[in-house]
Amino acid sequence: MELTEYPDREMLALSLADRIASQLAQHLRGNERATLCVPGGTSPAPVFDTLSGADLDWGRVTVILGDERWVDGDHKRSNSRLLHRHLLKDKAAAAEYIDLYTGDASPDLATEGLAARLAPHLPLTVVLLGMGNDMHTASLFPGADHLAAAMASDAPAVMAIRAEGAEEPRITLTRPVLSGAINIHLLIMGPEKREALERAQKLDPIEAPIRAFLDDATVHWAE
Ligand SMILES: O=C(O)[C@H](O)[C@@H](O)[C@H](O)[C@H](O)COP(=O)(O)O
Repeated sequence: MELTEYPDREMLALSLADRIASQLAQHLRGNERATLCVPGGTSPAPVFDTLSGADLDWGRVTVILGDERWVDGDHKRSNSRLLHRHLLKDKAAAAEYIDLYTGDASPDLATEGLAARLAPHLPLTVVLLGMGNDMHTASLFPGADHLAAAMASDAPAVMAIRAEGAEEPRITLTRPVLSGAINIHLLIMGPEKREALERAQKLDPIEAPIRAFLDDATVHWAE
């Protein structure tokens, strides 16, 4: 694990957006397309705002969320809504977007179709992860109904998940897809998350799902 500490959140957002854009650009120099996987939640909006203006051939980039809450795209808890407002605008409006929310009655009905849609875009070029204070990442929550299956090395790419810490049913990319990314970044801010990260390092991934990604991740932290 590599830990980068920034003097403030603004510096973090600028540097991280720059780093992600460079990794995508470098990949596009040798490949037809690149895939960027991003978290929802509240922390990444400033990173997205900067990244959306990056001078990149966005028409060759596919964007996907690491997880989605099973709510309509205009719901205030929709991660897609956050993406449309902060990332899929400006230059990044040209990117292809794979929306995890299909409108099906339940996420269980959407997983197979989404996995097939995602397959040609793997491995992920860059994955940006977030983390909750309970050490979940994407929708891999400690204690979630299908956590063991979603953490297994042969897990299907996309799974439906329900957990006490999640307000609604979720859909999530699973451990093998996320950990198979070429570049892995983790964005955390504030003292509580720093403390949760330290706790996670000593735990098993089934207790602390973020643990499964730490060895290969660059962690970006600001107070
Ligand atoms: O849909 C979600 O909730 C996420 O994708 C989730 O994994 C998120 O990254 C963390 O919960 C951190 O969220 P905050 O940035 O809001 O603290």
